[in-house]
Amino acid sequence: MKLKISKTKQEVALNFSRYLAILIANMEEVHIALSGGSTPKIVFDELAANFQTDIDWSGVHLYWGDERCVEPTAEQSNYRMTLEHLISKITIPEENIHRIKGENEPEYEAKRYGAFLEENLPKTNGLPKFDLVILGMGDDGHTASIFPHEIKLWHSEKYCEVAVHADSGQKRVSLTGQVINNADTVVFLVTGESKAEKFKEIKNKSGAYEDYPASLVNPSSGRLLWFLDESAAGITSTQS
Ligand SMILES: O=C(O)[C@H](O)[C@@H](O)[C@H](O)[C@H](O)COP(=O)(O)O
Repeated sequence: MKLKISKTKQEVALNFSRYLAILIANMEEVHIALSGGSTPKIVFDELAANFQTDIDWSGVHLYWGDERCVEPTAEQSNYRMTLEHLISKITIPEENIHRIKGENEPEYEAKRYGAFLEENLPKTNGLPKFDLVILGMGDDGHTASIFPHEIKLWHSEKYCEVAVHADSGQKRVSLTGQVINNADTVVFLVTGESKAEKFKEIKNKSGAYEDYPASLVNPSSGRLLWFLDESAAGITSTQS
């Protein structure tokens, strides 16, 4: 794993935005799976505010790594968050937005989205291939919507599965491991002190790291980048 450690959450957003601008500039068509959560929200704000002239979105196709089974207008919708903080502020063809339809019956939508990926993404290793999958990591080591108590879903033969949040019982549709690890590049955006313990265990392959779905992210391309702030990287102010 390659680490890009920044002092603050804002600097993570700036550094990743620069990375994304270069990746998009070098490709005519780019298929990107987005993450939900608070860290991507700051990245989207950065992209919308400071990268308007740096990125031509016309060849970019946006997908989601996971979505809550709610209406697209609901507060908890990852699509709604992305629409408010990025899509509504950039020029991107509407037909390039491929949301997971959280309003559909979950099992039906997991099957539909999996079939959509099969039909619309390039293939490598006989599997749909994203150019970039952006992930976060929960305090419990979950990623996308694969939670520790359902880690078996990571190994599913399906491209998408229905997951259930352990505390809220909320259903979610999530990409599974074989699609995530088939991506050309996977980037984790992880910030905040609450992630430091799990990140350290995953980096050092120590403790209960094998119980954390985030530890299973290992793209066959080998391109796995972690964009972290010092808090998540466990660097205290006296060390930096
Ligand atoms: O739908 C979601 O909520 C995300 O896909 C989820 O996996 C998120 O990435 C982590 O919970 C980290 O979220 P933060 O970026 O807020 O720490």
